[in-house]
Amino acid sequence: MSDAAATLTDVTMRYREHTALDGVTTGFATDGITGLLGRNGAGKTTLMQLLAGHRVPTSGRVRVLGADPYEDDAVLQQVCFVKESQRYPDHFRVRDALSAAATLFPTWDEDLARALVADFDLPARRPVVKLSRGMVSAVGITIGLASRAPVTFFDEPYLGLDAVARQLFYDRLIADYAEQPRTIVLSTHLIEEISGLLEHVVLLDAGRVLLDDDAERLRASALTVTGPAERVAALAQEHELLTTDALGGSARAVVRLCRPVDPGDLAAAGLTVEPTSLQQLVVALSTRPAGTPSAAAAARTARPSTPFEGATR
Ligand SMILES: Nc1ncnc2c1ncn2[C@@H]1O[C@H](COP(=O)(O)OP(=O)(O)OP(=O)(O)O)[C@@H](O)[C@H]1O
Repeated sequence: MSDAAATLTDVTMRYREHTALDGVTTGFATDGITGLLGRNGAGKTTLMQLLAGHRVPTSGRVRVLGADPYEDDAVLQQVCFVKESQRYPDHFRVRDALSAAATLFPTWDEDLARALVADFDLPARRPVVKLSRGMVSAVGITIGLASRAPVTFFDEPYLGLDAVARQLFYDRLIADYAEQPRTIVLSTHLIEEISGLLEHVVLLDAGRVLLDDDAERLRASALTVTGPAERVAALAQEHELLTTDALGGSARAVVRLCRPVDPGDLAAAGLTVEPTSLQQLVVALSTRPAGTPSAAAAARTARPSTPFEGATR
């Protein structure tokens, strides 16, 4: 990615015996909101820790704003990492946490911080240790947005936040991003909720990059197809079959398209087509057994008892 603000090149990160990231190469655009997705333990936090200079990789190259972020203060003051379980000193009140952040980031926007404190109804004088879980998350979100850091990582930033507060976060994020585009990476399991915000998606699976693509292209790349089993099978054979369920002589499959299809042709073949959401696509990709062959190969080797028996091309 030529305009990337943050990149990893062939990065492996091992914790003793465990390999958390395995030869990861990816980048995050200078102006872009990327969803960093993946199942529990996929390596999302580890990836962000490397880019935020909190860790050194076992091997490979990490670059943020053109430099190795580890122990580079000039880079690190341009990187804000909002962690899921951020700890603050015991005596810190909300306003102390915000003042500390203001001194860390040269790009800090005090007006924005005040507006967010009001939006989230945060009690500025209350010790952070006395806040509810959701309120602590709101403090992190306030810091993440008001830092206006050129590179900002949100690692599942909304633990305990209610639906209204989460929507507030999305609204404020998109409004502030429109005013000042920057590199924003957001890791989350609430894919459906944030899907509309994302311009790019990186999907990790067991420490490897499974998907790295434009969100719009991904959304258009998958279909859920229902119809006669042999017709569904024929379509799946020409593309990539992700999941399938059989219902008597009918089948319903999530198919990742290898090339555009003509909806008229599908309808003529008796197939009903629905769009597949980003969440469905991510779930389908992440739950495929390891080493699953491409759908075409899978369909070719399908046992006779599958709904694809007798599939024709
Ligand atoms: N300090 C550590 N020591 C040993 N293993 C670790 C350490 N940190 C992470 N791991 C392991 O590395 C793997 C990746 O962890 P990581 O926290 O990066 O995943 P994640 O995608 O952020 O998961 P989640 O969605 O559950 O937060 C996991 O198997 C985890 O147990």
